[in-house]
Amino acid sequence: HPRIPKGAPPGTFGWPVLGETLDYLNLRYKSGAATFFNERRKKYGVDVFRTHVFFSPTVVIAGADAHKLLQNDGYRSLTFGHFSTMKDLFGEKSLILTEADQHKRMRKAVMGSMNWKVLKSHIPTLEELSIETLRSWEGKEVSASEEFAKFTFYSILGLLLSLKPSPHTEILRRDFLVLAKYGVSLPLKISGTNYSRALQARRRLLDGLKKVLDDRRKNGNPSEDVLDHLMQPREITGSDSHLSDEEIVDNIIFFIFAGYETTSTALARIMQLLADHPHELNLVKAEQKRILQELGKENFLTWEKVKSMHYTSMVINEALRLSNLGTEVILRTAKHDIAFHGYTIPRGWNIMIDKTATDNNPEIFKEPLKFKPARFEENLPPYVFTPFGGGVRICAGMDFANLEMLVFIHTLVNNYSWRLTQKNNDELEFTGVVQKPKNGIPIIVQRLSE
Ligand code: HEM
Repeated sequence: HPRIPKGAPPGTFGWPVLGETLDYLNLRYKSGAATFFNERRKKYGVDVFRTHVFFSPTVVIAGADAHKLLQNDGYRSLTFGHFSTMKDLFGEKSLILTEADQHKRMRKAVMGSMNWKVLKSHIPTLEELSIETLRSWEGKEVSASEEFAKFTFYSILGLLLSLKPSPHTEILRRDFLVLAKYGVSLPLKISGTNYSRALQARRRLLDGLKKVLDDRRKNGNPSEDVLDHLMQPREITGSDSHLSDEEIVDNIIFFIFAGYETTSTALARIMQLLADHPHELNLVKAEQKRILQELGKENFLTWEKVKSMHYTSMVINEALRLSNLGTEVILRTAKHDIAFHGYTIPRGWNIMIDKTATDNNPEIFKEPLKFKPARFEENLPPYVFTPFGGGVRICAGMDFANLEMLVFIHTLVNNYSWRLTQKNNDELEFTGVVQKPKNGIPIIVQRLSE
């Protein structure tokens, strides 16, 4: 075990080498990382403690001050804490693995490519995809989790590459699923292991995406998308924001990964929560019906109308709060000693920011386990609700994720009713980044009569 410097927070490093990793994983897979954190906070009587997980000494911090540190730090004290496997899976040029100036440069290029004009121009595509998706569910039992995984994959693929569902994109999707499913496994690069399967899938994805880039160079693209922006020549972007093909492809793979299971789980949970809460569902319906009437029958949704979906946005926030999605932990490493609540977080140690502590805190959210979207009418104290993280690494797809969810909900409630075919038993399943209901949320949707 590493030396424990004076002033380090209370806690234990557990077993030699493994530390408390098994305990952490065990509790995380059973009931969520929050259980591991809560047990220790209670035991030590403080909101900051040390542990040793994934071969690194780690300090877990929580509460508004933890989020404030994350939001205001810039690149001063925190650097992104990552596992060695991420480089194999996402490529070292992906946003998530770059640091300081490199990150800043890449982020500028990426955010420029997902500007509001590009998002706005994708509203009709999202609406069309929502209509097709719902049509394919009509009248039979489907798993909302699985179906939304398809929906979010294709909505990101549309935004990034203007690709629609086809046999060709289904091959990409299958490889992508292998990467996402087996990527978070023991990094044994021996043939036949899950990890080597994930690496093979990544290689095929890289080849497929390089072909998309070649095709784009030869034939152009009729509509504006993220790839168009990322591929702009140096004379337009300026050398500072210009990305190489390798950087573009690594980022596209990471974007799909970052945006797919988070958004799809959120949507599945929203359908589940609304089915269980008829009063809140009626409020969403009333809002969406009003918007539909304002639009007139033949018109597609507009950016302005999406922006006016206040109640539905609160439903999304409440679902994100309750679901503790892949965001239960934000991981960083301390670049130098950091003072926090009277303790010192030593240089080189990892820092986990536990978001569940604020999301489930009854002093911030009264009756925290209840679904009460209207709570977001009231002003929250700063730094307590951060479903998309904060600071220099705040979610790059935040606006798109919200847009995608709002467009789907609009299409759903205006055209369909649905019911859950199994009672919600709260049993959760934990994948690499997301916790979600184990039963996959089986539902039946029915078209509303005209
Ligand atoms: C409900 C859906 C989503 C949630 C809850 C979510 C949450 C988050 C959080 C908490 C972070 C920060 C992680 C950290 O600080 O270490 C993050 C980062 C990121 N997200 Fe999302 N996300 C969602 C959807 C999306 C979508 C749709 C995309 C892409 C289209 C996306 C792309 C990214 C990227 C690229 C980053 C890394 C940013 C960076 O390191 O600069 N996310 N997301």
